[in-house]
Amino acid sequence: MITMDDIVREGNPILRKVAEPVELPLTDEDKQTLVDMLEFIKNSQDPEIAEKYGLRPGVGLAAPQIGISKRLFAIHATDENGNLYSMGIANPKVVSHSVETNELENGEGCLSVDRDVPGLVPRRARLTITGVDHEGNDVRMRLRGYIAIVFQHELDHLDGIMFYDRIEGLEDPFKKPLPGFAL
Ligand SMILES: CC(C)(C)[C@H](NC(=O)Nc1cc(F)cc(F)c1)C(=O)N(CC(=O)NO)CC1CCCC1
Ligand SMILES: [Zn+2]
Repeated sequence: MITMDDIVREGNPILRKVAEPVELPLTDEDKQTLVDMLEFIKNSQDPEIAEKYGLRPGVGLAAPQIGISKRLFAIHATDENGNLYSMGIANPKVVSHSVETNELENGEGCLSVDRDVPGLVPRRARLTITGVDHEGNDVRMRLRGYIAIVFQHELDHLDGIMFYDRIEGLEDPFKKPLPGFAL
């Protein structure tokens, strides 16, 4: 099972790579990766398991965060209307989105970021995405609100983007040239 030890933390270059699309139909290995990531998210939301294994309660996880630079992520989150989105997705794509943006009023965090980074993270308010789920079915979903934010946060991981890149006026601490490297 995936635990926090398997989760790559910021500063690891894999989080800055553009992940590779996976071959379709999904291989058993890629299916298993999606299942494992979904299981981690569910475990992280189970108080007993989370306590036992020291899991940070999560709602989404992208493959690069467990060292796999592939376009795979898993989500287990409930939207404002109480609809549960519990799925693994391969090769997700945004096919359309609103111009309008919105953001979580308390900003965002990340399972790969062990520090608080305050600031609003603007995201598209509504978007339509397509992809393939962990059973190999084509999916096309119109998303809005909280769940749209979760999807965009995970999608960003597949493109090497961290939530704080989108906070106005923040520098990425790992982008600063190392001392002595005067450009
Ligand atoms: C980084 C962390 C704070 C753990 C964040 N959880 C979260 O925002 N809230 C949460 C957790 C629950 F278990 C149940 C619940 F209803 C709400 C999260 O999982 N992520 C996922 C992540 O880091 N993916 O790479 C960050 C969120 C920021 C906005 C969307 C996802
Ligand atoms: Zn994250």
